[in-house]
Amino acid sequence: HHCWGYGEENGPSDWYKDYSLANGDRQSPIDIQSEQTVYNSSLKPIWVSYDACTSLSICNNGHSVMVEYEDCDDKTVIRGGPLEFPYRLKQFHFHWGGKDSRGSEHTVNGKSYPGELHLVHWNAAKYKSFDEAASAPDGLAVLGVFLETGEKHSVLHRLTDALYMVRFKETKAQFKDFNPSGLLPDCLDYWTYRGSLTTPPLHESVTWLMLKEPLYLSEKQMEKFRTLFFSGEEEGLRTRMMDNFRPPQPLKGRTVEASFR
Ligand SMILES: Oc1ccc(S)c(O)c1
Ligand SMILES: [Zn+2]
Repeated sequence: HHCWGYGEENGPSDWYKDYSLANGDRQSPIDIQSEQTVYNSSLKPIWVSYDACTSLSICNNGHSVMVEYEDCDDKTVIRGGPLEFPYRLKQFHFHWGGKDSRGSEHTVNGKSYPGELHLVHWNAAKYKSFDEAASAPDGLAVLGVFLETGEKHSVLHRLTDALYMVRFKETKAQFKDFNPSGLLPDCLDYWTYRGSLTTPPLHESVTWLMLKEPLYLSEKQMEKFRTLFFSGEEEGLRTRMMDNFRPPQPLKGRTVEASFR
């Protein structure tokens, strides 16, 4: 049994063999065709309350680099938008390319960005655990932010400077007091649609909130993501962690709503 990944033999086009949801009706990511989105004036602004957040650790799980949060109470939540409940921050992670012309999962009018940040939240008002929420249709809310190269990002710099500690699969390091609201752009205009995890098991449990404005980071910061490895330190063949993105999936009649004109 070989594990899923992003390689020739175990990549996104093979996932359906082990994960039947791969061909489901609400899969992610998608191409956001801005002219086809529907402006919904009753969508509320996104309300991010991360000030009392407790980050725990940064880890390389063999698919991405992830920062995990203490999620035992509602001190770090996202509210508003299309959401009926507050959703609790569990972790954030990234997807990126081997070069700047690719790397994001969502695309906008066919344009890929160099990468994409996913802030993953779960509906603790309705479900007892993240795992239970992760397979429920209204269980998760993921705030997605495109990465675009430009000026160095000073808040992100603390993270990119820590990547050397988690170069290999299954490595973890302490990463305290990191408030991810510092990663968000000034403008919180967003597109929203009902979708899924973009990695196996591809649960169709995600209300997606994709910000229109990207996070800008320097080319050197981008390059630091590409120094990570998919493989463990003991493994002979060291494969660099890059192109860990799933391509856009069929919309299957879904409507993408916009919070802005
Ligand atoms: O819990 C999650 C894992 C992976 C991905 S891509 C998500 O969006 C949520
Ligand atoms: Zn993701």
